[in-house]
Amino acid sequence: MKAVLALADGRIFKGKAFGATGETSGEVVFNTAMSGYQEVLTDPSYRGQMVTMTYTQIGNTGINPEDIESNQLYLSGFIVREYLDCYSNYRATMSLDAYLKENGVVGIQGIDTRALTRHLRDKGAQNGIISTVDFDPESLVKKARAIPSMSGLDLATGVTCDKPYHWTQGLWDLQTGYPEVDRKDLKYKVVAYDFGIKLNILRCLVSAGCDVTVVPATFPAESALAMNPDGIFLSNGPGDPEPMKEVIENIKKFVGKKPIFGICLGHQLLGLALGGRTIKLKFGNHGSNLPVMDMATKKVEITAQNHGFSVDILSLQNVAGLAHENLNDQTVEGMAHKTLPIFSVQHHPEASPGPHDSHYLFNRFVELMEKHKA
Ligand SMILES: NC(=O)CC[C@H](N)C(=O)O
Repeated sequence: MKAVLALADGRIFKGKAFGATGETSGEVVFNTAMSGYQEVLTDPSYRGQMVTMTYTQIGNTGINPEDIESNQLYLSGFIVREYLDCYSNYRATMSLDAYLKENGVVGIQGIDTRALTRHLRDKGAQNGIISTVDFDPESLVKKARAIPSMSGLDLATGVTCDKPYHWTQGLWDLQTGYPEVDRKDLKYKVVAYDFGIKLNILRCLVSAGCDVTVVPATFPAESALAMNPDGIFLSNGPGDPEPMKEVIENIKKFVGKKPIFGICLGHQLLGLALGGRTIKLKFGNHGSNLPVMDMATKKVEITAQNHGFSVDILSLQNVAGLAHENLNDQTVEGMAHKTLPIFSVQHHPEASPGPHDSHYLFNRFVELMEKHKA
C-alpha cells in the first residue's frame, strides 16, 4: 500500500505503508541509533513526534515482551528506509509491523531516510504528516502546517502515572532476567517524579540501592517531603518544559532541602526551577552514539540522547555550572549546583538503547544522598 510523508516546508517523500494505516502527524525528528528500535518506540519522551531511524534496516530482531521502556507507544509515526518482516531473535514474539498495527502507529518505509535526515539537519526539525489515504501534496502540506509547534506544548502531564507506587525491579541480567529486589535491602529512599519515566531509569535506581516511590508529575512537594526521602529524582518526558509552571514551582520547594538528580526533561525543569531558561534546538539530539565530556574528570562517554530543548547555562551563571558537554554541538549536557547537592544531565545514563558508559551517574546520586545524610 502507498504512503506519503509531507513536511510543513513542502518537501514530499513517497513510500510504502507499514504498521497501522490512516493519517498521522507530529514533529519529524531523526534518531541515529543502530539498534534498539523497540526502546525508541516505547520511550514516552517521543510523544507528539514522528521518528526517522537513520539506520537502514529496521525490524530484523522483531519485538519481545522484555525490551520495553513503558507499556505504551507514545510516538505518532515511524519512518524507516527498509522494513524487514522476517525477524530473528530468540526472545522475539512478534514482528515490528504487527506490533505497530496492534498499537495503532502509522509507519512509512522505502523512503530515502538519508535525504530526509540531511533535510531536517539543514532546515531544522519540523512538523510533518504521513498518510495512506490522502496523496495530494497540497492538501497534505496544508495539514502539516496546521499542526501546533512543539514549542509551548506541555505533553508530560498527560503521560504521568495516576497515583504513587513503589518500584522494586532491578537491571536485566542474562541469567536472571529482571530481578525483584526486597525493599528491605534498599537503603536510600527516593521520590521519583514521573513526567513519562523510562523503566530503565527505575531499574538503574533500584540496582544502585534506591527504595523508589514513583509519584505523578503534580504530586505536591509538601507530600513528597512528608515521606522524608533521602533524595528527589526528576524524570525524562515529552514536550516543552517551559509551560509546566505548576511542576516548576513544585520543584523549587525541594531546592536547599534534599539532594536532587534530574534526567533530560527533569534536567530542563530543574534549570527552570533554579531560575534559568531553556531554548529549542534546531534539530536536537536523538540516538545512542553521542559523545559527551564529564568536565570534572575530562573523560568522554558515549551516550544515549533524545531531546529537542536545552538548558541555557549562561542563564544560571551564579547558580549552577556546566558539568557535562556534548562534543558534537557543544550543547549543555549536564549541570551541577554551585553549593547544593543538586545535579542533572541532558542525556540518558540509563541508556536503553545505548552504551552503559554513564551508569556511574546513579552511583553519584547515591553518594550525594549518603553525604547529605551524614
Ligand atoms: N527525553 C526527554 O526527556 C526529552 C525532553 C524534552 N521533551 C526535549 O525534547 O528536549
